[in-house]
Amino acid sequence: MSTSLSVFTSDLRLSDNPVLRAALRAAERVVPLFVVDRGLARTGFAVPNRVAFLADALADLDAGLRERDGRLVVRRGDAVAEILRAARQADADEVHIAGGVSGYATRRERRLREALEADGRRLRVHGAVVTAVEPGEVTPAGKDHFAVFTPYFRAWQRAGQRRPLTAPRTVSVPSGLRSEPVAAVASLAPGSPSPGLPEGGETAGRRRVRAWWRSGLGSYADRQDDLAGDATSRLSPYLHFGCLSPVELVHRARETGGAGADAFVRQLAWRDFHHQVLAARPDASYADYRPRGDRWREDAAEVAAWKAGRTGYPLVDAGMRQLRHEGWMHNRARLLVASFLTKTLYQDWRIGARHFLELLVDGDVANNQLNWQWAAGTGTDTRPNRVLNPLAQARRFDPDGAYVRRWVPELAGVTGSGVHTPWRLPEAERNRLDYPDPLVDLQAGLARFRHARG
Ligand SMILES: Cc1cc2nc3c(=O)[nH]c(=O)nc-3n(C[C@H](O)[C@H](O)[C@H](O)COP(=O)(O)OP(=O)(O)OC[C@H]3O[C@@H](n4cnc5c(N)ncnc54)[C@H](O)[C@@H]3O)c2cc1C
Repeated sequence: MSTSLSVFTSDLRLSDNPVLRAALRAAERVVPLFVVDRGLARTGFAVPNRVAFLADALADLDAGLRERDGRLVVRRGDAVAEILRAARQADADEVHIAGGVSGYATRRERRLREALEADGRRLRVHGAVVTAVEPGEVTPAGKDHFAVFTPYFRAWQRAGQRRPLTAPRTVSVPSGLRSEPVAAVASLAPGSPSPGLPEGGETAGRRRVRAWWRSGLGSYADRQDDLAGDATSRLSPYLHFGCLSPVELVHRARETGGAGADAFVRQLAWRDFHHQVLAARPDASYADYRPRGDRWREDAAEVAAWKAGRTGYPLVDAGMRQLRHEGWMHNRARLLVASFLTKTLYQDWRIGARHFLELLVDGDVANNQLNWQWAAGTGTDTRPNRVLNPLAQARRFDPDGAYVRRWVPELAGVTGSGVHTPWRLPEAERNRLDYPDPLVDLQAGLARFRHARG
């Protein structure tokens, strides 16, 4: 009987999974394999929030495969060595895997191809699994990637898309292959996950999609920036781990139509945009995409206050507290806290990006590093020197302060929009609050940044 290997990476799902489908087509039996790579710990992956979500996702995948007469095979070690070992043990001719854009994924792919070919086996890499449009599929004339979103989005909308695939009915897995217990993955990261972390996995993701389609998508265009309304999909961790397929979401949204669906598709295109930038410029995960000659300040006390959500600017602090509590932050708050760190405090974007990667359950090299660069003005923003003012942002996106009251308990008793300016409260009231004075004067921060950027 012929056997192939289907290696799960950022595609932890059974529905619309071209990798699994191709492996099933190629052979009578398939080994669905996930390798807990030793090297991932070095890339900052093994953090409690993402490990907890991953453990859920693997357990769900295993359960889904068992319903189809199969099971998930989990190995631990060097990814390439373990995949090769499993291919030999199962006598598999072909190994199927999704294409990735991070430095880690591209190195793994290159090493795997070499190792398999030297062993007389073939690697099949599948595109449009992790993104809706494969990086490099649309490019401007004479260039390898789009550096500006709007023209990218126009080309992206014209790109052809495959139809989503259904989940396979049965998956026949050869017997006798050793597997680590799926549950052991949960103990990979020391420390506890954030208390408000969502449940991981394809089943939970599809449940969330159903709820989103029922009661979120229609009003998304009007409400996506409403911080207290919390009216975005919260699908990002499911997309990050591939529990949901971007191709399927784009397809469904286009079928649904309307302003909400259009706005949602546009956000999914942002995700693809950052992936195609990183694919062409892997160094953008750590180096400035567009260097601006920055000589960042270094102030550990300011960074600590920012991380702790104690800057004295309630909207900034609310975002940072939400991050710690949920392993997730609203996009509007992410933009503000990133602008505050990199422009108002003028500290290196890499410090903020690292902190986000330690906590975000959707933490993703392409989206995180390039959004940070966008916010810092070293990336693809066409207005790199814009600075977000926390008070103006508060007036627009949290007008009566409900978001701040939710996340900054010290201020929960302050009514109305005055919650955004606690330093203006009567002194007696202010003294009762265990809340710091502003860390920095906004005008002074702005002047310093403008001077630095010339
Ligand atoms: C400084 C900073 C860091 C970020 N880090 C990450 C990260 O590590 N991982 C991550 O997935 N997103 C990141 N984002 C983008 C965005 O904030 C999140 O994708 C979004 O908040 C997730 O919430 P949602 O699923 O409810 O989004 P929705 O508003 O419902 O959008 C739907 C989907 O579109 C995608 N999307 C939306 N906005 C963006 C964007 N600006 N860039 C790329 N994709 C987007 C996401 O996959 C999201 O799930 C970052 C943004 C900033 C400003």
